[in-house]
Parts: sequence; structure tokens; C-alpha cells
Amino acid sequence: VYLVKQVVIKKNPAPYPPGPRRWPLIGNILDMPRIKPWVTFTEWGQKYGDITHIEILGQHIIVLNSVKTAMDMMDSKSTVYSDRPVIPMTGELVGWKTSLPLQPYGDRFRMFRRHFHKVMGTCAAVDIYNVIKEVETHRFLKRVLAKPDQLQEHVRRTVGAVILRISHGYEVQKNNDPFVNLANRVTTQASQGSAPGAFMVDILPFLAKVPAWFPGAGFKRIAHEWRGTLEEMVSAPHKFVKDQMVAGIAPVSFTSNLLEGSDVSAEEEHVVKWSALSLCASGTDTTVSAIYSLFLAMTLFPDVQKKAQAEIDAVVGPDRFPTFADRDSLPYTDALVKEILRWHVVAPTGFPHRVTEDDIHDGYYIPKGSIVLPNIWFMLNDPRTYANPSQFNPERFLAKDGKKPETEPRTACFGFGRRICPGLHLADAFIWISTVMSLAVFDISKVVEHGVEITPEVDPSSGTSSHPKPFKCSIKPRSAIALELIEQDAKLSA
Ligand code: HEM
Repeated sequence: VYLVKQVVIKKNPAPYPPGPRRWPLIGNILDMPRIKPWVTFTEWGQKYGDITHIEILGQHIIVLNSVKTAMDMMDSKSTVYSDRPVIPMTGELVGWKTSLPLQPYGDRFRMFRRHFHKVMGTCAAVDIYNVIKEVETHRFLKRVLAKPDQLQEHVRRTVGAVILRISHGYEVQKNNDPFVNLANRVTTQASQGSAPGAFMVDILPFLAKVPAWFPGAGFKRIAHEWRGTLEEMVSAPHKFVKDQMVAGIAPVSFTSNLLEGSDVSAEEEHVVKWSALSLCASGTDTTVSAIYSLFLAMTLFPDVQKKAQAEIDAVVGPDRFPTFADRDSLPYTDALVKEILRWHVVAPTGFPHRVTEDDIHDGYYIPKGSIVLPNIWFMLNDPRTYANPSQFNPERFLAKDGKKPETEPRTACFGFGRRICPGLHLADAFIWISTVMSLAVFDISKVVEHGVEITPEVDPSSGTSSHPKPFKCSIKPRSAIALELIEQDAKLSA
């Protein structure tokens, strides 16, 4: 062992960052958490510091536990820290490697990012979609009023409707819309498939060669089924746009915008198709999780709800819905949205970046090919940054009595560097309008069953996007005027 150590130390230009003890051959394979990985990553952070290193069968994995380190690596050295790893299950077997989230860093990646930047790269660019969000959120409130016990389905349907309208100009007409259902299936499967440690083939890639009938190769059958769903989601809505364009009735959308013009090459069309898919897939599950967590927080923290409602009542009054034009006048509600993004961390371990060159960071050796995982959950629950991080307290984001607001969660929750979430302006606006319109007209509270008040459990799921555990809550109109507002027509005028 001593001799081996000598060789390693000689070969490497610096030591690896500290981490759990590695075993011969298997390295840290037994240390890699499969469930709620952010809990273990946080323990590592406390034990080894902000940069932890593990190795699994020669694959170096670096876990980061502070925003500063994540920025220093993935922002400041973004040319080296912006690739994506090869993910055997989701990327190769299911086929996601063609989409933006798994696109290798390079020219095609830049083509994808240009598309996103054009359509949603600034607050002003996403303003165009505000009317869609307001109208669809109004429709959401109507559905919640009719069937409050189906909250999660209503959130999924609404987010799916807005995203599909933006990506393909498709207006969801009725319950059980085929494209919304398809999009939901695709994103759920992707989230399950890409959770760190969920599939053994991601740790032992040679398993990909095992035939599907082989005992233990159930993952291959799953991959085959998921690939079919993915391919349908890439082509079916795209065909819808093209048919509409031929008929001259296509509304402006991400896809129609990028397909317009006489000569779009086959390669360009391919990227447009997959860009729109990336938008739908990455934008739906994440936003659903955030909006659902808003209802969980409001069930658990009635005082916060009352404060936000008091602010909305004072600024907007009871006779109309709040709109985006009111945002600057509603600082507490704005702080509430920040606290939602901090308290329920939608992407607790971010999305892995891959290092394309050897690097020495803070005196530690980060070899080429390392996978970097930011522990975003801890970054947003770090007591060095947030006072009483487990407490739900929007006021932390308001300046008060000479005290500065605490750090914006958006510095971490949307990821880092050149891979930062390209949908962040859209997501932020969407969560804000859902919050403000819902609280304007509804009281959300705990349900009472057989005389007993049920307190929902806070138990977020594992997965690339983490969801609150399904819960029951009571959702009732706040007043007769609120009921009237909800029941008004919700027409799409844009
Ligand atoms: C609450 C909502 C959302 C959260 C918390 C979130 C978070 C994230 C995170 C953490 C990443 C990984 C960044 C990195 O690699 O460092 C990401 C990537 C991405 N997000 Fe989001 N996101 C949200 C909503 C959206 C929306 C609405 C869209 C599209 C409209 C979207 C599109 C994407 C895409 C395409 C990527 C891949 C970017 C790339 O690989 O270059 N996201 N998001």
C-alpha cells in the first residue's frame, strides 16, 4: 500500500481533495448514496470541507458544498468545467444525449444555447409570455376550485400547458391532453433515470452490453420503453408545428420562430426539434415541483400566507387579480418566492458538469474527466449563509433595521457557469404569478379528518428534480368576491 501511495503521489501534480476512504479496486462504490444523496453529500462537506473527492472504478467525482467554490470552478473556469458526463442509462440507452442538458460542450451546444437565449434569455424576452401565464394560471385556479383534492394534477397540467404553448404554440384544450401527458411521462422518466446511483449501469457501464433477457437486466427493458416515449415527444409536437406552418395558422412559438426562413438545413431542424424538446423536458418537472411546494409551504406556515395576502390586498385590492405589473409593489411576496426556491430545493444535487482538462483548484488535483456535483441543497441550507436555515422565513430576503437581505437563492438553485438554467427567467416569473394569483383568492390550510388536523410531512423525493411528498391540504376561496374573480372567463387574448 505504501508503494502504491508513493506512485500515486509522484504521478499526480497535487493531492486529490479529501473524501471518504477508498477501497482497492472498487474505490468508493459503497459510499455513493442512492437515496437523498444531498444528505450524505452534506455530511461529507461537514467532515472534509467544501470540496470532497470520491472515486468509483476510476471515475473521479467531486462534490461541492459552497456557492463560492462552485462559482470559482464552474463560472470562473467555465471553459474547462462545462461538459456533461456520458450517462449510460439516460444518455446512451434512453437517448437523451442529443438534448441540451446532456449535450457535450462544443459547437452544437452553443447552437442550442443561442436558441434559448433568443427566446428566453432576458426578463424582457419572457415578458411576451406573461399573458399566457396569467390566463393559464386563472384556468388553474378554476380547476383547483372545482377539484381541490387533485392539486398536483392541476399543477402538472398548467405547467405543461404554458410550456407547450411557448415551445410549439400548442394550446391545450381539454382534460387529459395527449401532449401534456406525454411531456409529463418523459420528464418523470428522465428524472428517475438520472438520479445519482439509481441505475447500476451508470456505475458499471459495461452492463449496457448485457442482453435484455439476462437476469438483472430489467434496466434495458425500462430504457427501451423510455426511449419510445422520448422519441414520440421529439417528433409529435414538432410535426404539429410544421403542419400548422404549412396551413399558415401557426402561432408564434419557440419552434415556429426558429424554423421560419427559407433554408433551414436538416442539421438545423434537428437542433430546433431537440431544443424544443429540451425546453419542455427541463422546464416542466422542475416548475411543477416548485409550484407544488408553494402549496405545501402555505399549508404549513399560515402566518406567512396571511402576511403575503395582507400585502396583496393592500396593493391590488379585492376586485382584480394581481398581474406582473404589480410585482415591484409586492416585496414580501417576492421574498416569499425566493424562500420557496430555497426551502424546497428543486434540483438538490444540480446537474453534473464534466471537467475537460486537468486542473489544480485550491491546491487540489481535479483530473480531466472528473464529474462535478454541486450540493445545491446544502448551499441553500448553509448556516454560514442563511440564519436558521431550516426555518421558513421570507423576511430573510428583505432589508430591515440596517440588516442586509440574505443571499439570493437564485445564485445557486439554477446551477452554474455556461450550463446555468436557460429557463430561469421564465421559471421565476411563472412561480411568482402562481403564488400571487393563488394567494389573492385562496386560503390554503391543513385538512381536518375525523376532527384531527393533518400536518403534511416534509419528505422531498430523490431524483434530479425533487418533489414534495404528495400531501393533502384544504383550498377554499377567501371570500365571495374571490369566488367571483375565479369564476370569471379566462380567455387567451395573446
Ligand atoms: C424552478 C424551476 C427550475 C429550476 C430550479 C431549474 C434548475 C436547473 C438546474 C440546476 C440546471 C442545471 C444547471 C447546471 O448544469 O449547472 C438546469 C438546467 C436546465 N434547465 Fe432549468 N430549472 C428550472 C426551470 C426551467 C425551465 C422553466 C426551463 C425551460 C423553459 C429550463 C430549462 C433548462 C435546460 C434546457 C437546462 C440544461 C442547460 C444546459 O445543459 O446547458 N429549466 N435547470
